[in-house]
Amino acid sequence: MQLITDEEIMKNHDKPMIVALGFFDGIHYGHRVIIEETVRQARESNVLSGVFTFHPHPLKVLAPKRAPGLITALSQKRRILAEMGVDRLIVKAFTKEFAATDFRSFVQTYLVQYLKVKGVVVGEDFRFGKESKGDATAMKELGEKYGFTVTVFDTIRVNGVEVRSTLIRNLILKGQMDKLLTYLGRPYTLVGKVVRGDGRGHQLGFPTANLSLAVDYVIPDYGVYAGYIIVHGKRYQAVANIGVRPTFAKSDLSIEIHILDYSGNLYDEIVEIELIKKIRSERSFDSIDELVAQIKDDIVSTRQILSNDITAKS
Ligand SMILES: Cc1cc2nc3c(=O)[nH]c(=O)nc-3n(C[C@H](O)[C@H](O)[C@H](O)COP(=O)(O)O)c2cc1C
Ligand SMILES: Nc1ncnc2c1ncn2[C@@H]1O[C@H](COP(=O)(O)OP(=O)(O)O)[C@@H](O)[C@H]1O
Repeated sequence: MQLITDEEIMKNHDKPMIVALGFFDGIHYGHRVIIEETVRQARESNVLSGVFTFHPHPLKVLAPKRAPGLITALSQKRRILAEMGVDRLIVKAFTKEFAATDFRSFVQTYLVQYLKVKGVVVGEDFRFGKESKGDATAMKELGEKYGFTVTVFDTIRVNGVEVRSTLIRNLILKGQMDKLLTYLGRPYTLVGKVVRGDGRGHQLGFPTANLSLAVDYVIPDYGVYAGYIIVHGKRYQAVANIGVRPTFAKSDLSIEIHILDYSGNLYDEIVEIELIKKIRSERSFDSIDELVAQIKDDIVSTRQILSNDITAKS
C-alpha cells in the first residue's frame, strides 16, 4: 500500500482511484464495510482503491478539550488498511487552515484535480469542509458535476446496534472488551514503548513492562486484563494492570504488563498489547503479600480465559 501525505497529495496523480473518505478511528465493523466496498468497486473498474483520511483528529485541532481518545494510532490504521488490500492511504494533515477549506473546493482541488477520483464512498453521517457544511447529498451533487460516482452507506448495524466510534469508545471506557469484539471485529490494541518503572515488579516476583503509549488512546476502565503482548511480531500471553497502583500511593496512569512464561529485556522496545477480557477492578492492598497472592490468582484467571479465547492464533 502506498502512503501519500501532504506535499505528495498536491501533485497530479495520473492513475484514477475510488476512495473512501473519513477519519475511520478504530476501523471498526462499519468502517470495514465501507472500505471493503471501495476495494471491490476499484477492482471491478480496474482502478486503484484508496482511503483518504486526516491526521490528527479534527477535534484535536478545532476543540482540543472535546477531542476523544483514540482507538487506533495512524500506524495501526495503516497496517489494517494494507491487510484489507487498499492500494493507497492518503493522509491529509488536519490544520486550522485546512479546516477553513470550503467543501466544494476540497472536492475540486483534492479529489478531482490532484487525485483523479472516479468514485467516492462515505457513510451517511460524513461531514466535510468549512463548518462541516458538506454532507452526503452535497457530495452526490459534486459527483454529478465532476463525473465521479458517490456511494453512501447507512450507518451499519450489528445485532440492531449502530456501530460508531463513540460506541466503541464507551465499551473501552467500561472495560467491556468481550462485547467490543463484536463491533470492532478485533481486540482493542494499544501500541507503546517499554520504559523504566520503579523496579518494584522484580521484587514482587512479577516483572511488569511499563508502557508509554504512542498516542492519546481511550483508556480502559482501570483494572486487570487478560490479553497478549506482541514483541517483534511474536505474540505472548500476558496480564495487564491499567490504573494508578493505589497500593503504592501512586496517582499517575500506568499500564503494566506481566508476560507469562517469559524472561528478557524489553526496555525501549515498541510493543503492542491486545486486551481480551477484564478480570477485576484495580484496588489497594493492605500488604505486599496480599497483592502478590492476588497477582498469582490473576495469572491463573488469565491462563483460563486465554485457553478459551476465540481470537487466539495458533
Ligand atoms: C496482574 C497484576 C495485577 C496488579 N494489580 C494491582 C492492583 O490491583 N493494585 C495495585 O496497587 N497494584 C497492582 N499491581 C502492581 C502494579 O501494577 C505494578 O506491577 C507494581 O507497582 C510494579 O511497578 P513497577 O513496574 O513500576 O516496578 C498489579 C500488577 C500485576 C502484574
Ligand atoms: N515476564 C516478564 N514480563 C514483563 N517484563 C519482563 C518479564 N521478564 C523480564 N522483563 C523485563 O523486566 C522489566 C520490568 O521489570 P520491573 O522490575 O517491573 O521494572 P520496571 O519497574 O522498570 O518496569 C520489563 O520492562 C522487561 O524489560
